[in-house]
Amino acid sequence: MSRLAIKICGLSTPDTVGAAIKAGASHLGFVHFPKSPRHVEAGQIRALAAQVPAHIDRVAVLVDPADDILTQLIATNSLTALQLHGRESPERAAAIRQRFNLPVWKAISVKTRADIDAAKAYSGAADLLLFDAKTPDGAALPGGMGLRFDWTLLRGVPISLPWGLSGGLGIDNVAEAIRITGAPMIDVSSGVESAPGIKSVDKIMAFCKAAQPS
Ligand SMILES: O=C(O)c1ccccc1NCC(=O)[C@H](O)[C@H](O)COP(=O)(O)O
Repeated sequence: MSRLAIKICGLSTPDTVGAAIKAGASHLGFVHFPKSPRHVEAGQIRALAAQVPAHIDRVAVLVDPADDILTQLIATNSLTALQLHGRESPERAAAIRQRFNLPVWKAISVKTRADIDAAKAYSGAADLLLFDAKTPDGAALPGGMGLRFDWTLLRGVPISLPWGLSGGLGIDNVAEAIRITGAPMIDVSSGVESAPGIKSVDKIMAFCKAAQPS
């Protein structure tokens, strides 16, 4: 059985990046979206990524990014993937992948089974699908709000791309989420925070332990 991939998202300080590495995370997420309490500038991403061993992925989390933003982030030479968390179409995802030559992840906002079925459109356009809870209309953020969707919606659905589960995961429910969905990758943000945007070293450690009990 292959090892569970764990992405800790919304990191912004050296100590919490260090905690995620020590805890065994396979992927670290850096949110570049000014409205987010987790927003980090390109220079911060460069500095934080410099402490990350090469075998751990560094993922930029973006919302409908324009090409000039992507150019600026790619120039940091710090990233191994781009996570698109807005309303990017399959065509836009494919164009970003082709132009910037990095794996593209597409976040799929899920409320119903139809949302999961519609993700098929990203086959050939994205490299990974991240199923996340749909945030309410008018919400400030399209992710990172600690909301979960009905995990049983993923049961029995053929998913043609590598994929991950996100949305409302935490220390107390991550094992159940993995059991129900069989997710090969999990992603967490607010479930390892003490306040919006403030990651907790202790919670990061506890989450990774809960996700992969020995
Ligand atoms: O986390 C943010 O602030 C954010 C802002 C804008 C777009 C996406 C964002 N987060 C995306 C993530 O990958 C989160 O880890 C994911 O939505 C799960 O968040 P949570 O439910 O808080 O664990």
